[in-house]
Amino acid sequence: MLEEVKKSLESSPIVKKGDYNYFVNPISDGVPAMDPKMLRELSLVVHKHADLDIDKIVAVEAMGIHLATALSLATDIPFVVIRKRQYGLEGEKQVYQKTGYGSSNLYINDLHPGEKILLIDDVVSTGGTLIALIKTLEDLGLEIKSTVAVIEKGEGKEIVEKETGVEVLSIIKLDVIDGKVVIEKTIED
Ligand SMILES: O=P(O)(O)OC[C@H]1O[C@H](OP(=O)(O)OP(=O)(O)O)[C@H](O)[C@@H]1O
Ligand SMILES: Nc1nc2[nH]cnc2c(=O)[nH]1
Repeated sequence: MLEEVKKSLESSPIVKKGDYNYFVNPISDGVPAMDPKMLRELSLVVHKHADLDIDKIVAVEAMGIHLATALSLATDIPFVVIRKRQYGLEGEKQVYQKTGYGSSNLYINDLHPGEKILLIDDVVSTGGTLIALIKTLEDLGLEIKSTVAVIEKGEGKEIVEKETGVEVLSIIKLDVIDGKVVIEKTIED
């Protein structure tokens, strides 16, 4: 399992965003094209390890969306997207997201107190995005049964867990060392 995913990640180009070493990969960018086998495999692995006793899958725009879609099709559980676009709907909640290379506002809609959710995103790196979201979702009265970051870069998972007390399920841990992606471990090892 995950051999294709590892190969694809190891061959990711690195681009600079200021001082930040940003890897480019189908899972986290949709570029280059995603092999559906790889997406199916990731969905299977999440399916196997996550708590799916949930009401909704919650994806973070943009690169959580295809992962949530694949999981939704495999489980028949509905998904909702935390968007970067403001709708102004009643009950919409705004969250400020800061990453290692940028920031934006995220907007939460159609999530209600008492609902059980799985939160999914492609990458956790500085942890800024997940920390802000987990705190807000908990304040809204949601029960986060699983938090999935398919790719764990550097110390992201530990930072989020320390800051929120919520466990992050990561499928692949990597780092960028000397301009290359180095895979440190996978959940299947
Ligand atoms: O742990 P962090 O440092 O917060 O980084 C993780 C976030 O960075 C990326 O989002 P980005 O804002 O680049 O948006 P995109 O998904 O639209 O590319 C990624 O999809 C995560 O949401
Ligand atoms: N594609 C991609 N997304 C990220 N999100 C946070 N860090 C990264 C990164 O290095 N690459």
